[in-house]
Amino acid sequence: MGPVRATLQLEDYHPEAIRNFSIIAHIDHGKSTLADRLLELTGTVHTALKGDNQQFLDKLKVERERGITVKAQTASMFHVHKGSNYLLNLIDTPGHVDFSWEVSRSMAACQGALLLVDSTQGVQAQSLSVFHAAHERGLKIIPVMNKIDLPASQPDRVAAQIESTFGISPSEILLISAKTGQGVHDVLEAIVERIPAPIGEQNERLKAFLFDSSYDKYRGVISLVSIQDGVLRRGDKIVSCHTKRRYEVTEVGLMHPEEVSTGQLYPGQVGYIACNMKQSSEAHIGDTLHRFGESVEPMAGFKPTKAMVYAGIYPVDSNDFVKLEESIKRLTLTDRSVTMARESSTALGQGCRLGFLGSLHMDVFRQRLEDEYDANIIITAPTVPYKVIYRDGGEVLISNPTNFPDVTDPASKVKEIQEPVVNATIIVPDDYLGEMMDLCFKRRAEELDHKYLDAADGSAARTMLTCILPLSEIVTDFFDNLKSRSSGFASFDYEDAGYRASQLSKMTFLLNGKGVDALALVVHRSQEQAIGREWVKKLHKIIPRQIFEVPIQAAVGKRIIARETLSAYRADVTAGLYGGHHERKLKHLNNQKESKKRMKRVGKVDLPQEAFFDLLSSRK
Ligand SMILES: Nc1nc2c(ncn2[C@@H]2O[C@H](COP(=O)(O)OP(=O)(O)OP(=O)(O)O)[C@@H](O)[C@H]2O)c(=O)[nH]1
Repeated sequence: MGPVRATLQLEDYHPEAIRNFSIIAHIDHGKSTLADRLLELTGTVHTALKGDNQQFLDKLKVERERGITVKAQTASMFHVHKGSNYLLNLIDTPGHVDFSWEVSRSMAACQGALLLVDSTQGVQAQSLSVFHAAHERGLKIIPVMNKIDLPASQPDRVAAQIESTFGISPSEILLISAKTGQGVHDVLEAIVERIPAPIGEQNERLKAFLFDSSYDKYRGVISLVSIQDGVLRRGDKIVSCHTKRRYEVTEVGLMHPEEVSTGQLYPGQVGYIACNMKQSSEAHIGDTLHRFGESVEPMAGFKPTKAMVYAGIYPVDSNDFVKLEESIKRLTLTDRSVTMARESSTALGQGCRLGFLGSLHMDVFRQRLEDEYDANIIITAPTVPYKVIYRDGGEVLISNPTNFPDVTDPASKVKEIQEPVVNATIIVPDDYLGEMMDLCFKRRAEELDHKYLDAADGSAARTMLTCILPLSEIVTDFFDNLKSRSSGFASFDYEDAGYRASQLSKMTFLLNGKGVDALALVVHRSQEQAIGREWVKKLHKIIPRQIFEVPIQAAVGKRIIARETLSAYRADVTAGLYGGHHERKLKHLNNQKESKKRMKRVGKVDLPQEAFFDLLSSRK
C-alpha cells in the first residue's frame, strides 16, 4: 500500500484516478463491517488500532447500541491498482427508511454503489429501496454477496433472487465475507474497474457541491463537499449560491478517516471544509459553493426534508423546561432534520413540539437527549401531519391533535381531511403471509398485492407484499408487530405516497367532564369504538382514585364513545368533615398529601405526571 501520508499529493489525483462510491444495504447485511475492511485493506486504518467490535464509521453511541448507522460518514482511501494510484472515496449511507433522505444526498456525490446482500438472508425490503434510489440516480451498481463464511449461506439461491429482483446477472456478483476479509480485495478491483470516474475540469470556475454537514463546538459548521470543477484552497473566499453569503475557507482536507488537512481539493475529490460558518442552518444540503466574484450555474439540489412524525416533549419536572429546551436546541445543531417549536399544554405545562423524519428518527433523538443531556422527559404519542381542506379552498397542516378541528360539528367549514400515506413493501417467508396480510388489513391497508420472490422450487419460498398504508398506522408499534408476528423474519420498507382523503376525527378524553388536551388523538372512524374503549380502560387503571367519583369518557365531538367510572376513594379522610362540597373535601385531601408538587390538576382531578408517563409510554 505504501506510506499513506506520502500519497497526499492531491493534485496527482486527476478525476480518472478517482472513484466515488457508497455501500448500500439492508440493515445488518454488513455495510459497516465491509467499510472497515476496505479501510484496513487500503492501509487507511490499522487493525491494531481497533478495539473489539468498534467500527470506524459508526460514531454515535446510539448507533453502536442499536447497531444501526444514522449519520452518514465519509472516508477517503488510497489504492494501487495495476501499478497506478487511485483515490477511493467511500461515502457511507445510513441504513434505515427514516433516513432515506440522507441516503439520497450521499448518493448524489457518487458515481457507483456496492449493493450488499447478506447471503444467509437474501434480498430484503431495504435492499429494494436502496437499489431503486441508486438506480434512479444512474449509479453503477456492483452486487456483492456477504457472509459467505456462514454455514447458513445460500449463494446460489440468493444469486437467483438478485437476478430476478434487480435483473443483475449472477456472473457480476462478488462473493465475500466482510468478517474474514475473503474476497474483499476483489471488491477494490471492481470499484476501480467498474465504476466510472467523476468528470471535472481543473481550469473551470470552482464549483463545490455541499452534501453533508456536521457541527463542531469549536470550529462551527464542518461541511462535506465534492468538487465538481476548479480547485478549492485554504484561504479562498467562497459564496453560497443559495444564501449568497460569503465565507473564507479556513480548513480543507480529506476524511482519512479522520480529518487530514490537505490545503486544497481538486476536481472529483471529496472532503471537508471549515469556513467560519457559525450555524448549521447556513449549510444547505445540495447547495453549490463558488469563488467570490465568479458566478456559476448552481447544480441541482435536493428537496428539503419534510418532518413526517411529530411529538410533544415535556420535562417530567416542569422546572426543568429551560434546561430541556436548551438541550434540544443543542442537539438539533447536529441534526438539522429535526424541527422544533414551543408548545404548552394545560396538563403537561411548557414543552416543545418536535418534527422527525420517522419514528426511528424520533427514538434515536429521544435516546440521545436522555443519554447526552440526562433529560427526564415525557413524550406524547407521535402524530403525523394531517391536511385539513376547507370549503373556501384553504388548506392547513395540523401536527398536534389538540388543534384538530371538530369535523362532527354541523357548522364546521371543513370540506375534507387528508392523511399521509406510504407505499409499503414487506418481504416475508411464505408461512407468514397470512399473518402479514391480517396485520396490514388491521392497519387499514389498501391495494394489497403480493408476488413470489423465489423461483417456485417449493421449500420456504418468500413473498413480497405491497400495499398503501396510512403513515399514522406505522409510526407507533407497526414494526414491533411485524417482527413478532413473523418471528423476526419479515423486513419492511416504505416510501412517501402523498396524501389521501380519510374519515378522521379528533378523540378527546374527559375526566370529570373536562378535556385533557395532552391526551387528544386523531382516529379513523372504523377504530373509534375500539380505541375509545381501550383508552378509558387504561385511564381507569392509571388514575389514582379521588375523594369523589370520576367519570372517564372518550368523546368524538359531542358524542361519548366510551365511559368508565372511577369510584370514590374509600378510605375517606374527609369523613370527619360535615357537608361541604367537593372542592373543600379535595382541598383537605390535598393538604394531607406529600407529593402535591408532582400533581397536575385537571378538572379538579389529580393526575400525577407518572400517570401520563405510563399512559403515553404504553401507547407505543
Ligand atoms: N459471519 C459474518 N458476519 C458478518 C459479516 N459481515 C458482517 N457480519 C456481522 O453482521 C452484523 C451486522 O454487520 P454491520 O456491518 O454492523 O451491518 P450494517 O449493514 O453496517 O448495519 P447498519 O449500520 O445497521 O446498516 C455484525 O454483527 C457483523 O459482525 C460476514 O461476512 N460474516
